[in-house]
Amino acid sequence: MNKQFADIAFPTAVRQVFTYETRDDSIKPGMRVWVPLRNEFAIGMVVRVHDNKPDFETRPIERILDSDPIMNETVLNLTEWIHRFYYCSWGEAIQAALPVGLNFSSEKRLRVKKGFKAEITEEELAILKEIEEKSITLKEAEKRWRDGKGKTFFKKALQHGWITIWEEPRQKVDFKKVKHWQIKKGVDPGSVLEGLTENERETKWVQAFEKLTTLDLPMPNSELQEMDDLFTSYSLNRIEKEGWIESVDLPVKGEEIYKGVFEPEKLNSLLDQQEDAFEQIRDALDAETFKSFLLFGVTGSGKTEVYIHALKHALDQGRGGLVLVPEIALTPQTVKRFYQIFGDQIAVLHSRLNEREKYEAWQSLKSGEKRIAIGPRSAVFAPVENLGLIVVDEEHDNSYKQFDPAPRYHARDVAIMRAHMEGAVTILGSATPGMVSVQAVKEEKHTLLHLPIRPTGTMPEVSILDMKEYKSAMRGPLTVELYDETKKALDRKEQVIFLYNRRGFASFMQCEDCGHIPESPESSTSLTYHKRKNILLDHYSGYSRRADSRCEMCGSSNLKTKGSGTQQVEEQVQELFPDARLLRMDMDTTSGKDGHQKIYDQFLSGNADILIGTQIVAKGLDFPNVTVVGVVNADTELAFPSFRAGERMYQLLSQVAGRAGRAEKPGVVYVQTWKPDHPAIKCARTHDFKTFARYELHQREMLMFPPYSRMIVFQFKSQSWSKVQTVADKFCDAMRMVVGENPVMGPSPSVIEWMSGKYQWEANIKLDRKYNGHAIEKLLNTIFAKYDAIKPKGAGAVRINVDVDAVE
Ligand SMILES: Nc1ncnc2c1ncn2[C@@H]1O[C@H](COP(=O)(O)OP(=O)(O)OP(=O)(O)O)[C@@H](O)[C@H]1O
Ligand SMILES: [Zn+2]
Repeated sequence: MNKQFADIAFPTAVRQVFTYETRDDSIKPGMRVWVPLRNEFAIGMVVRVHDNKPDFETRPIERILDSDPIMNETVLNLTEWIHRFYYCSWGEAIQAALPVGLNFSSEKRLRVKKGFKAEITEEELAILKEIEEKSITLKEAEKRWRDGKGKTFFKKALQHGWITIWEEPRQKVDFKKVKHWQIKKGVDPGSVLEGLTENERETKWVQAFEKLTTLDLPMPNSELQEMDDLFTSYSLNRIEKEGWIESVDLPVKGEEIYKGVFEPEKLNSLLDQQEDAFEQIRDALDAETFKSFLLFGVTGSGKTEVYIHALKHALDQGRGGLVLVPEIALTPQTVKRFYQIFGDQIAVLHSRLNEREKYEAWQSLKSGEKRIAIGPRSAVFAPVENLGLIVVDEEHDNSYKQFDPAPRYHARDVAIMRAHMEGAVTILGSATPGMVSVQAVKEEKHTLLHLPIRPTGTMPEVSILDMKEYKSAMRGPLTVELYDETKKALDRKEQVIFLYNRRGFASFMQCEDCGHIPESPESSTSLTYHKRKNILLDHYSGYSRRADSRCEMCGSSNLKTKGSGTQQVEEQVQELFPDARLLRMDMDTTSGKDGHQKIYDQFLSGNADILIGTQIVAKGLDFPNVTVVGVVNADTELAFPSFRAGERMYQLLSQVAGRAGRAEKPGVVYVQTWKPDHPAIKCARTHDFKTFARYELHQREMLMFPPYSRMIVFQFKSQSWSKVQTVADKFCDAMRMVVGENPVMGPSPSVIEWMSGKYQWEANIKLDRKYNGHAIEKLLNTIFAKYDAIKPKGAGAVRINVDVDAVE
């Protein structure tokens, strides 16, 4: 057998791959290996096998860890593309594409040296025995012998080499186990209860047992104790002592997503506009080549129905499907609708599954047992067999972009690339497509499918309330008009939603007389107020000026800085409507288990009158009894220091409007704003996306913002304020040497200038969109090489992150 060579990728930030040798011809790309790396061993993945002997000494592969590739060729190719295009290491891309249990990791385990001679006590011998028998990890040992004699001995044993540490690849899926209680095997709870005396029945612990028999056991100890005061450590142990229950260690269950019921006969037949769209998708599927569609349909126009029919067709062809949604927890209804038609052919992937569940879902797809994957961003890597269709629902949603850690990929673009590689069809769906997708339609990269009308209900009326007119007619945060309408709705026993923007992390200035927010003359985005230096700053271009003392629009000196910190909207609303039952929904209230679902169910079942919250109330919810929706402070969105502020404003209003008027009762959306003439607001009022998109694209083109360019953001982070600045400066010098003056903007402090003990600066570069993966990689390599040649002393203390297509 001849020597072969394998290129191995490691999950570190080093962008290179390393070449090793092997004589084992079972080796294939997509398998993990255990190889020497510097003075240690590490797990890597084979990305290429070849027979080009490199001109340096190669080291041998120690062990091949998989008997079959764990990543198929297309997904591996996809990670290579991500590696080039998003300028991360190949290993980082691979790691992102694998479920937790298959990730590259190794762990330090302990081994007891054979036949050493030392005087040790019985106790100490027991420690060594335990280590030997259980092949304990270093971490476990450090926990187990945390203090006292155990710790002293453990340290000593390590020092003397009685115990050695060795590194072992972590191959199996291991998952956290916790203590659960169940009825003891062989015990019949019925007869136990019958045999009890009156007195015994009075005791708390027997009552606890009675209650246990009504539950679906095994259940985690902690969950039981939280559930009912009857379940205390004492009572549970007491019952155990009686021999009625026993404890078992079981894996923690991930969060259940309520999937609803499987009733495939309820498949709706398509209405005309949906049928037209579907036919084009069907033809593309039948052609079995890549094609991408933008399904542009107003909220409630039936996009989901089109996805379902298209998926059904792909399955009929014997192909699989992939559905990306912004966040599973926020889209329970969407999951239910897919489940209703496809049942257990669907694997639901989401972040709150435990490791084992993730692994199992992944396996079920890989084996072909399940044919559709539905999940958020990372599901784009799901190993769906023979992929025919990828749906990206709410394609404009921000959550498709990963910011940290690398790979900083955009799942929509990865989806398109994947479909391209696999000859599959993509449907990007939205009521408010992102400008990149709109432009791609213009350039004939996507085919437009349009659903202009709602099959049921009407589009709600959107009423704009000009804050200038209500200055002296406010009830707390509400204009009198919104206040009156709310009151009327509550009197009619209807429900109300208030949406407010949390004042973000960026401070800004606003004129209290005309509502104006100062903008940058260079990028036309809102200026961020920096208190420390009392300046207004544009973090794209680095433009700054002393904070204004007079409004540049109306001359008023009534300028206020508005900053972070949530508003007390909830309290104020409660004071205005003391009898109303309020429910709050934001990131804080929904982070818990099923948080979002609980609030949703509560409101839907009429257990509250007013739902109040941030953007997330606008996502994917249907409340038939809601007739008034109020956007309390629309302008905060426009103050966002981003060229996307207008687009986000439009999306937000359109989503909010989409929530009202779904059922028979007509709904009205009230938007309180200082800028009633802003195109985002004007167009949202008439549901006129096309006009808005035309305006927005024009703005972007003038300033060469995406989609007229590709924006790469470089972020510089360091504990040292001076170093971060000098490095950012030098890096920009290097960029300017490579690409010239024009496309480079910055450096400037980030909007969040200081976070987790580090100063953050940034710079960016606007590239022609024609740059593909290889071109981006080449350009960035050149920039980094230039920078390496001129970088200042101590540059190592500054971390440079690259974010390709950071904003669009
Ligand atoms: N062909 C159809 N037959 C019967 N009902 C339909 C049909 N198409 C859509 N509907 C109903 O209209 C409502 C809106 O449809 P759907 O949720 O598919 O629209 P959407 O565009 O996906 O909405 P969103 O903007 O919320 O994503 C749903 O209640 C759906 O059941
Ligand atoms: Zn003013």
